[in-house]
Amino acid sequence: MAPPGPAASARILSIQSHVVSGYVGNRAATFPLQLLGHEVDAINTVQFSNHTGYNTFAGTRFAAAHMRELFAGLQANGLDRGYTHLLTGYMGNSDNVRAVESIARQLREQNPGLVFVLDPVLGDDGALYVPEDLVALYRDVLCPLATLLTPNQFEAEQLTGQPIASLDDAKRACDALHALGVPNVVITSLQTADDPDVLHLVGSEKSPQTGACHQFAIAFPRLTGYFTGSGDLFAAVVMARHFEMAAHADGLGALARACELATATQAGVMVATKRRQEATGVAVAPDHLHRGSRPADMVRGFELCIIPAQRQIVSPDTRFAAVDI
Ligand SMILES: Nc1ncnc2c1ncn2[C@@H]1O[C@H](COP(=O)(O)OP(=O)(O)O)[C@@H](O)[C@H]1O
Ligand SMILES: Cc1ncc(COP(=O)(O)O)c(C=O)c1O
Repeated sequence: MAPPGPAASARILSIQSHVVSGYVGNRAATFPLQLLGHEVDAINTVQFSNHTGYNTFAGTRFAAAHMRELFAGLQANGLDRGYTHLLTGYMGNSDNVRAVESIARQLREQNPGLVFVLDPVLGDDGALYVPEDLVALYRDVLCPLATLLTPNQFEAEQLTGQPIASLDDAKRACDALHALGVPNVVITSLQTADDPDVLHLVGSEKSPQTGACHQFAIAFPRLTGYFTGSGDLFAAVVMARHFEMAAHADGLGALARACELATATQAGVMVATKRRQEATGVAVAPDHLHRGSRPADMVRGFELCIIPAQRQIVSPDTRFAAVDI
């Protein structure tokens, strides 16, 4: 029997923040995607010394013209051809959102099958960390172009204008997000009143052909602490796993399988991060310690353990099961 051929490789343009030290944005996404066998080209929306959760940071937010210039440079050499995936994270202002819109439209023109994974980086824990006008821009301009949307609980509430406190609320929010034109939605973590030690991922996959919808939830233990870049790692890994599943699966179910694997990777990397933090004797951040009050060694202790725990990206130890809801 002939040996199996090489696994298909995605060609990804990833537009996110860059930090010199630590793992958020492109620094949290590029290595895991490469490890899973994909080609990644990165455009950086900012270049900072470290993420903004430290007490201080240095560096530059790039203007939208910078992104447009880099993309025009790719086009001038025909290097914009052949992208299968666009992944976007922190953009920070409306000009950058417009530049991403333009790039997404041009890439779709080149490749009508382009998969656009949109992580709507707007805020967390009840607060926006981008200008308020971005919410409507994401909702009205980017969501209709996206293939897969990965909001956290707060971002899903902002985009739908609906509070989300239960799995039923989350299902309704997914329906509202589908109505914007996104076929795949993953609310990455949701805390309900039932059990404060458990978080839920809620996913929804809608067939553009039949309109049939598969909605599911994955429960996982909530780890205490303050992990940065977890949303960025999740979006990258779920994109890669969805690509693998979509290539094999027929019918609905690919998104749930991709989320099971991505949740397992997150758990593996985050448990390794906590273990490293405990081993170095650095105090574990109390749950709601104000951002500006965390000592640098505590913040650093929660930089994701992506390199030492890389096995968890390829072949995670834990298994999680999606349940239909
Ligand atoms: N406190 C936590 N405990 C366990 N897993 C977490 C925790 N925070 C994040 N994760 C994992 O990281 C993923 C993305 O994190 P989330 O906080 O939802 O996104 P964001 O960083 O965009 O706010 C979750 O789906 C989950 O797998
Ligand atoms: C510039 C930048 N991008 C991305 C992130 C990651 O955010 P999150 O931890 O919500 O994924 C941070 C976190 O502070 C950041 O400073």
